[in-house]
Amino acid sequence: MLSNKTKNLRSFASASSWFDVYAAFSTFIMLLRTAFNDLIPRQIRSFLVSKLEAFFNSQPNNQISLHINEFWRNGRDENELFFAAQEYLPTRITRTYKSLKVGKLENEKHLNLAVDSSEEVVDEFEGTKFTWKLDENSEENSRHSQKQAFVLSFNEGNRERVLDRYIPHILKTHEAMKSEKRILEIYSWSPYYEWTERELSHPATFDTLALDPELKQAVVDDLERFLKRKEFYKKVGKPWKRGYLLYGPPGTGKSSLIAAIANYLKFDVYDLDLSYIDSDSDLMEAMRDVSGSSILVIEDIDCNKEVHVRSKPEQDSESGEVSGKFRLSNLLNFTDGLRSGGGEGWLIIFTTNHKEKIDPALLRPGRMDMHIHLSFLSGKAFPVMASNYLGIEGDHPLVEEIQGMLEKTQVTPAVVAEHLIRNEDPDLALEALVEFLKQH
Ligand SMILES: Nc1ncnc2c1ncn2[C@@H]1O[C@H](COP(=O)(O)OP(=O)(O)OP(=O)(O)O)[C@@H](O)[C@H]1O
Repeated sequence: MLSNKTKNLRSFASASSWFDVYAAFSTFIMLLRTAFNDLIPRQIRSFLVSKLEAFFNSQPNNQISLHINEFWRNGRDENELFFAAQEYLPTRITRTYKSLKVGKLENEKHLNLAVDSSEEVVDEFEGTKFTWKLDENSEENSRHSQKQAFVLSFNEGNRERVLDRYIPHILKTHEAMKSEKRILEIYSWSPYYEWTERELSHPATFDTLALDPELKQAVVDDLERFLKRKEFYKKVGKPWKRGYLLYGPPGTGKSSLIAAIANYLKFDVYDLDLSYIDSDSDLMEAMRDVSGSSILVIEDIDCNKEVHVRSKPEQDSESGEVSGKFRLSNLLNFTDGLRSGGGEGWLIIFTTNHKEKIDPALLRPGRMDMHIHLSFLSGKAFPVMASNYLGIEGDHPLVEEIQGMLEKTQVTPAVVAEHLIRNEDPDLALEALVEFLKQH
């Protein structure tokens, strides 16, 4: 039996040998660090460190899961991020996915795909992979029969990338997709003092409009500037507004240009018939319900006799009181007052066949930002019509002949369109148009 003293001496000896080992190990590590720093170039050192970090971050216990529930705040509000992900993820689905949901909405032409809960979707962003899974039985949404949530999983090292860039990227992509898919509406002001709504199905775009190329470009450039200024107007708290006056003979494409602008901006159209407006307060009422990101159209302002009468407030000869009639030029001021900012877009378009007849107050500088003259069809614009109606692309001898003739005649695009749709055979249609132009 060993005495207690001997035992203590032994344990002391073993503690001191551990201490020796520790000292030797520390020295070795210090030497290794010095050698690592002195002998290995900085770039290679950082590469090795990043690889080690990536290795440790990829371990399962470093996985983070974000739960994106369909409803937020105890199921009271819809979670915008959930719906953004719902639309965004199907765009990341590849042909290798075996289980998907498919559906079609009444007013849409294409099929819609959606993520199914039995399969994960892997998305790549900035070279990093993110895994998504649909959870159809998320308990947090118990107020609603559909208890769905997306679970986004990633390595802990990507936390900032996800919160600062990946999620904003999904929200932004979703915004762009929404505006692309948006079905535009046209609202008309009715005698019952309300806007009635229908789908704006006019197919005109800037590609199908037969306009002088320079004019077309000028309008597109102006619209682009208008869209880009949105943020600036939001910052300075001003209504984001622009006014156009379209003028020219009937059938030169005023309505078609309005539709092309609406389709380009993805803005709804509000068509205000002034014959239903009797006073400034009526006008205010109509304007109050015009939503942001829209085009307010007041057509044929010269044809509307009422507007002429009302362009100046009338005084009752006996009482001397100013009657309740309104000034059209006030419309622009109303629109300024009604929306104090918020970055909502307004385009106000007046159309007229006779610019010389309209209230000069409307033409003053600063009232309308652009006066757009739509005129007879020019030779330069004709190839667009030949392409729209007859599918002719590129050179064609009859197209060139017609281009030359159009420079010497005054025919509206509407009249030319009528001739082109009469005959399905492109050559026969062009020959008939040549004959018509000769007699014109
Ligand atoms: N510039 C154009 N480019 C292509 N098609 C046009 C153009 N202008 C007119 N058209 C054709 O003529 C038809 C009538 O044109 P639109 O209604 O746009 O003319 P408008 O100037 O608004 O006429 P109005 O003053 O009588 O309302 C359109 O449906 C379109 O087919």
